[in-house]
Amino acid sequence: MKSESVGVVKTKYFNIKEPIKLESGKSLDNVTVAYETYGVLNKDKNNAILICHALTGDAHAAGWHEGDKKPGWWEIIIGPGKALDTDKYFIICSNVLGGCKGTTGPNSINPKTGKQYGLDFPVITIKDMVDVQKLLIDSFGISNLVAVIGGSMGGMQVLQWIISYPKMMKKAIPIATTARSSPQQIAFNEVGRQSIYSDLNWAGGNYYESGKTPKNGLSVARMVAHITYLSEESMYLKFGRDLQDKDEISYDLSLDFQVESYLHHQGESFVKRFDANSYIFITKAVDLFDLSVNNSLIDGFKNVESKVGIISVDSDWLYPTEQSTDILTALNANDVEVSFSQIKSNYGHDAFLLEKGQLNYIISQFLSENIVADLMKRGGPTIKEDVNVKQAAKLMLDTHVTHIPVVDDEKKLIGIFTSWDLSKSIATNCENLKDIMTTSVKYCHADDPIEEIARMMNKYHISALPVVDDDFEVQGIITTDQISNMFS
Ligand SMILES: CC(=O)SCCNC(=O)CCNC(=O)[C@H](O)C(C)(C)COP(=O)(O)OP(=O)(O)OC[C@H]1O[C@@H](n2cnc3c(N)ncnc32)[C@H](O)[C@@H]1OP(=O)(O)O
Ligand SMILES: N[C@@H](CCO)C(=O)O
Repeated sequence: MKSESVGVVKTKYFNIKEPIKLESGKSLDNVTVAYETYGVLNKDKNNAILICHALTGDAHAAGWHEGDKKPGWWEIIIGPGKALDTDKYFIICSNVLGGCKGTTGPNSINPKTGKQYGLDFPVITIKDMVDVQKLLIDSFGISNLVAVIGGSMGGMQVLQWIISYPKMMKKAIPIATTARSSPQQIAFNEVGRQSIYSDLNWAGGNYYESGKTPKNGLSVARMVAHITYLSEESMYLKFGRDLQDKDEISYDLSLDFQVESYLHHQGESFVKRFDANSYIFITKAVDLFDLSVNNSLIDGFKNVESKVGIISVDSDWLYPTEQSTDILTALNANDVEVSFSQIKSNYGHDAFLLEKGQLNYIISQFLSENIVADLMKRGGPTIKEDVNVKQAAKLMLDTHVTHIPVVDDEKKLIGIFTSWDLSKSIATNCENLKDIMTTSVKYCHADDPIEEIARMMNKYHISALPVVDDDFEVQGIITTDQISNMFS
C-alpha cells in the first residue's frame, strides 16, 4: 500500500426515501446510492470535492478494499499530498444511478415486483444521475462544493452539475469529455448494445435468474469500446504485430496477435465486474446527453457561475480535443471564468486514468485557491446605518464576527462597522452607528487575486474586506483568517 494512499476504505450506502422524478417523466422508488468518502469534512462543510466516475467506474475511486490487489480507479490523484489532497479536502465519489456497483440499477430489486428490474428499469439520463448525487451531497449538509471533477462520462456529469446547480460549486473540472455525444460516440455504443442483444443468453434482459448471463455479448461490447479508449500509437508500442504465445502464424483462424489476446483479456475481466443491462442503460444515458439549447452550447451554458478548468487528451480520438474547445468557446461566450489544459499522452482517451504527473499538476494548479471567490465567506451579516451601536454590537456577538458591512436599502455597500469602531464608540460615548462606522471602506471583488487582497490589507492595516459585485451589492467578506488558513 502506497504511503500516500488513503488506506483501507469501505463503500457506504445512502437510502433516498422520496421517489426520484426522472427526466423521462417516470419515477424510481427506494433508490440506494453506493458511495465512498476520503478525508474529513470540516466544521464549515466547505472543503468537499465531488468526483463523478466514467462509464464503467464506481464509487471506489481511491484506497483499498480489504484484500483487494488493486486500489480505486483514481488512486493516482487522490490521497495525502496529491491533487485531491485528503489532508485538505473531503472527497466524495458515488456509483451512478443505473450502475451495478451498489447504486440502484437494472440488477436491483424492483420494489413493485420483488424481482430484479431488468429492462423494466426506466431509461435514465446524465441529469438523473446528477440529481441523485445532489441528494447525497445535501445529506451531508454541504451547500457549496470546492469542486466537481470527472473524466469521460464523469466529465458529462460535471457539465450537467454546473448547469443544473450553478451555485453548488466554486470550480468544475470536466476531463476528456463532451457537452453533447457525437454520432460516432453513439455509433460505438449502439454496436456494444447490439452485441449484448445478440447473445444467446440475453433473454430480453431477464437473465438474472437463469444464472447464464450474456457475457460473450458484453465482452465483445467491451472489446470494441476498449479500442476507443486507446490510441493507435499506444497499441503499436504495447503490441505491434507481435504474436501471442506462438512463434509463427498458425493459419487456423485461432488467436494469433498479442493485441487480440489483450482485448480478450479486457473483455473477460470486464464481464466479471459489470452487468450487461447496466451497460445498456448507461451507454444510452451517454448517447442522450446533449447540453445544447436550440442547438447552441452558448445558450446551454448561460447560467454557469463556477470557474471551469477543462482538460483534454491530445491523443483522445473518442472525445477529441475539439469537443473540449467547443465547451471552452461556449463558456467564454458566457463570460465564464474558464481555463483549458491538454494532457500530452500517447495513451488515448484513458490517459485521464493514467497520466499521474500531468493530472496532479494541472488539477492542483487549478484547485489552488488564488482568488477571493475561493476563500471568501459568502453571505454573512450586514447592517443598515440607521441602527444604534448596541444593536450592531449584539449582531456581532450573535454571528461571531468582528466586521459587519453596512449597506443601504438596495444592499449596496456604504461602510463597515468593526470591533475597533465599537471600541471607539464606547470611548467616545457615541450611540449612533452612522456616527462611528468607517465610511471610506475598502472593498474587493470575487475574482480579485488573493495576493492583491493581502497587499491591500497590509498597506491599509485592515483585516477584512467586504466583497461586492458589479452593482456594488455585498456578496460576502474576506478576512485575514481565511487567507492565513489557506497557507496553514
Ligand atoms: C473512470 C473509470 O470508469 S475506471 C473503470 C476501470 N477502468 C476502465 O475500465 C478503463 C479501461 N481501461 C483499463 O481498464 C485499463 O486497463 C486501465 C486504464 C485501467 C489501465 O491501463 P494500463 O495500465 O495501460 O493497463 P492495460 O490497459 O495495458 O491493461 C493491462 C492488463 O492487460 C493485460 N494484458 C496486457 N497485454 C496482454 C496480452 N497480450 N494478453 C492478455 N492480457 C494482456 C495485463 O496482464 C493487465 O492485466 P490486468 O487487467 O490484470 O491488470
Ligand atoms: N475506460 C473508462 C472510461 C470510458 O470512458 C471506463 O470504462 O469507464
